[in-house]
Amino acid sequence: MVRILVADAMSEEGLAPLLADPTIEVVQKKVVDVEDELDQFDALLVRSATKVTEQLLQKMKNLKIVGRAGVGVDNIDVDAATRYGVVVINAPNGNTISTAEHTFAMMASLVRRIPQAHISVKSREWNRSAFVGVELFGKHLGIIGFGRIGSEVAKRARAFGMHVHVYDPFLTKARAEKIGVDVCTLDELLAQADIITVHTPLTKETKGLLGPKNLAKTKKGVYLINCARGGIIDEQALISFLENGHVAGVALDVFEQEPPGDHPLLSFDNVIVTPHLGASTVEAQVNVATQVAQEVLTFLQGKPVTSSINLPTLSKDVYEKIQAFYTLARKMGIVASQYMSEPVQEIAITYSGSVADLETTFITRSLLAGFLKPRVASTVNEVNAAMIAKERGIAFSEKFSANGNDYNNSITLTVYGENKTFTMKGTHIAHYGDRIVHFNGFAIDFAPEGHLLYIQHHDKPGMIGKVGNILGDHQVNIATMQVGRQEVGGKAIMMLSLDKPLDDTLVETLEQISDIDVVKKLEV
Ligand SMILES: NC(=O)c1ccc[n+]([C@@H]2O[C@H](COP(=O)([O-])OP(=O)(O)OC[C@H]3O[C@@H](n4cnc5c(N)ncnc54)[C@H](O)[C@@H]3O)[C@@H](O)[C@H]2O)c1
Ligand SMILES: O=C(O)CC[C@@H](O)C(=O)O
Repeated sequence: MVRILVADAMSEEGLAPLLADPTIEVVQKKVVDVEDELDQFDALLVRSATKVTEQLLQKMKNLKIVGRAGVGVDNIDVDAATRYGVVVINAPNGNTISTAEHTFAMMASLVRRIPQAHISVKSREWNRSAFVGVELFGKHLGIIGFGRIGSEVAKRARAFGMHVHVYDPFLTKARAEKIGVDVCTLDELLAQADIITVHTPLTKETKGLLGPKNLAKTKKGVYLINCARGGIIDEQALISFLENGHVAGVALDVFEQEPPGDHPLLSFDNVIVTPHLGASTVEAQVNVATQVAQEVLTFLQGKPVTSSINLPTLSKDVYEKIQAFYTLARKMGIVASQYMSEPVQEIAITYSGSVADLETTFITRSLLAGFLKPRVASTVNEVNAAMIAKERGIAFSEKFSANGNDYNNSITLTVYGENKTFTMKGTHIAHYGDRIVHFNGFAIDFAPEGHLLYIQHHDKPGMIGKVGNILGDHQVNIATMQVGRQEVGGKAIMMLSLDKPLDDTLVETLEQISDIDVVKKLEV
């Protein structure tokens, strides 16, 4: 039974696919209420309240996936999750419209002083002259961060007759032209905008983006809005610019610390606030919970997820095309790691023929995970394989060749060790399966599966018999046997597939046979 912990409040309607699955147990409790069972969950679903720290990940030893029902993953230690091999996914667009609408509601409220007027009337006052606002029509709106939410805000602003200026260092010209906005530098935006709204993630670069230096470049009387993440507008700087009257008003849905407690910003009459409500609509909550539940279900069924933060994303279509090579690569990694039972410095992978045209990042990660698995104590999978390889000083590279040589497709793996180099080539043949067609310099043809025994020897009559006798004497049945040699009387190999794993003592016995140079058991 798969166990999923839903640690923050989430729409039941959205969670329905998980709740309806008889193979899944969904526990809807806060982390503190399941401290004793944390190591028993396969998946963790959160919104922004639960902090997925390294400490929590350490306790959740069985965890495979964290699903964030929302966009921002700043409450999740993604680096730690990656190290522990835990996939992190989010629901990137389920709350876009709600947040854009909330931003607009905040903008209108800010310039028309609706919250202040509301409080006044509720206090039995009727002071119309105290709440004279300004129109949005004709005003210059600066949008910092022109992704999903920023571009929806722009559409609404244009409908209101505003001039829209956007700053986003990652925005392509073609996309900006398509949407028809004025793309400018940050300095230009700061100088022109009557109202500035931020829609970036909180990163090293965006933390304090609107700090003392940049706030000083804005127009006197500017309005500021943050419905993205607390900290993009530096709160201390904001207080100074409100105190000196430079900033006319601020709308905040988010804070550096949430809840903000008795924050000095809350005492300004021209600061309006909401408690992180951007995504709090019925529709958005159903959307994000549905997206994340569906993705977790897909992942638990062993299929690729499309909104992963720490894995290359794959469409179903692409996944179907790479699936066979993904499996072949994993097996090749496992075999190579056992053959090269020594420290290695580099793994070079060459994709040839039809596989060279596919998305190979995932295939390479699969190969690395297979290679590292017998070598590391911790979980290793596609999420953390590249990172673990790097940590262990193993460089890896990919090369591509349109020419598949004798095969429609092939993966060639070269492992550079301290004392030797090992090469193998594998191919996937439709309706036939995975085959290793070159091994350690020998042409051969075997399936990389089950209990394999590799023997390198001198090409002499009777060698096969000697090996067969010893195995037979020890009740080890040979299922298949492939042989290869470089030249008559030269070096030769046997690859045997056995019906059961071989004892180490039997490996030692085989090593004693004269004219046998190498004996390796390989478990796939
Ligand atoms: N208040 C809420 O409840 C709520 C709801 C949803 C999203 N959000 C937040 O809104 C923000 C935007 O979400 P989104 O879905 O539009 O994300 P997105 O990824 O679609 O867009 C973010 C944009 O910011 C741009 N960007 C990154 N670094 C930048 C920089 N240094 N300067 C300028 N632009 C930069 C990116 O290029 C991207 O286009 C996120 O922080 C998200 O967490 C808040
Ligand atoms: O969970 C929420 O309500 C907030 C979501 C929002 O901050 C996000 O980044 O998607």
